[in-house]
Amino acid sequence: MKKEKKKEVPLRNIALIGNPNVGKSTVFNALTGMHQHTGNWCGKTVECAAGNRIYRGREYRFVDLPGCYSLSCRSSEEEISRDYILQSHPDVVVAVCDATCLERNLNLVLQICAVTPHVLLCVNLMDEARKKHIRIDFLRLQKELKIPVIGITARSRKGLERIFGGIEDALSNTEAVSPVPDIYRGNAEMCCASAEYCGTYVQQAAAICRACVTLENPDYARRDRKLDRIFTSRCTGFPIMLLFLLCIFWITIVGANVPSDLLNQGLFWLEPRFYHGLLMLGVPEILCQVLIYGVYRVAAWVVSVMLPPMAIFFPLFTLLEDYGYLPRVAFNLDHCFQKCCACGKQALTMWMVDIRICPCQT
Ligand SMILES: Nc1nc2c(ncn2[C@@H]2O[C@H](COP(=O)(O)OP(=O)(O)OP(=O)(O)O)[C@@H](O)[C@H]2O)c(=O)[nH]1
Ligand SMILES: [Mg+2]
Repeated sequence: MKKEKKKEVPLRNIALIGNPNVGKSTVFNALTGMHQHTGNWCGKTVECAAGNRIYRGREYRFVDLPGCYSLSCRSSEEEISRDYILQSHPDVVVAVCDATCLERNLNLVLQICAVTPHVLLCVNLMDEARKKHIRIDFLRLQKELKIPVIGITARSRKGLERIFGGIEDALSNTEAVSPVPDIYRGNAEMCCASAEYCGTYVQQAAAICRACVTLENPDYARRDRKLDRIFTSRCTGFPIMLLFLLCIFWITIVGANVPSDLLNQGLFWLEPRFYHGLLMLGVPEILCQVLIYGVYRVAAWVVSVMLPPMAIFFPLFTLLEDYGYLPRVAFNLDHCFQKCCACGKQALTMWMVDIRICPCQT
């Protein structure tokens, strides 16, 4: 019998790029069903992740890239994103932007437009923009940038299916706006290395936003700015941060002692009972000893020592994350971390590692 030939499905390579913390991984997870780490602070994604999705007979391979502010890189994650865009030549670049600070995000979009016209702009966090009474004229934005533009709310999956139509439009796009002369087009390194063009991108992003974004309440960020001043100023930023950090460590380590002891007593109260239960079921004594004094005892120790601190620390960490304090910690520590060739974002990972090590040492 003749073997039936497998039907070829055209594959589109799609790169998801954007500033840190704009929801790229949330979009990626929603489109591919994968589980990239997401959270409300910058620098969670540090390497490329790929996932596939078949939509209306076409296969799409999405690549979630680390967040970057510009193609002229400052960190190794930004280099990964830049190199992917320049060297892997994706069919379409989906630039994910934060609707609440479009001007800053457009700086990167304009740089990408100088490299390829096959760009789709996804303006994410539209729910937040609505709450802050920020109105975006998408038709005008599309006209100004000469690329397809859509508004989405990735967290509640609103508008995500429109990405596929946008990708097809971007694929047939032949020209995108760019402030750099044609001789530099396609060479992002040259465009971005020149300070002259960095300034041009910033000016053009500001001009486009003036034309397309209306702030119905220009004071919408007043409360945030006030909190920024308190949490990131030289006088109050560090003391508040150290106080929070010490409180969290204290509650996690000292507070965990009580549930740890209770759990320990409960699990070791059960140990002889399980042992006799197994013997009564006719399990050989040597096997009972291996199972109870080996497997059960180790598991009981690990659970009673590790579980309570984790159960206390992670909800506290999530609270700080949801209230937007973590990016401020990263900002405060950036200067110190740069002195040892790292960056402030790494402080958050350090916190988490410290908290996992501490219970093991107590
Ligand atoms: N309100 C709201 N929050 C969103 C939306 N999309 C993403 N988020 C939240 O924004 C935060 C950042 O999302 P991520 O997907 O981790 O962002 P990212 O761009 O991948 O971040 P990096 O990998 O650090 O660059 C998370 O807390 C998400 O839940 C949205 O449409 N609305
Ligand atoms: Mg991410």
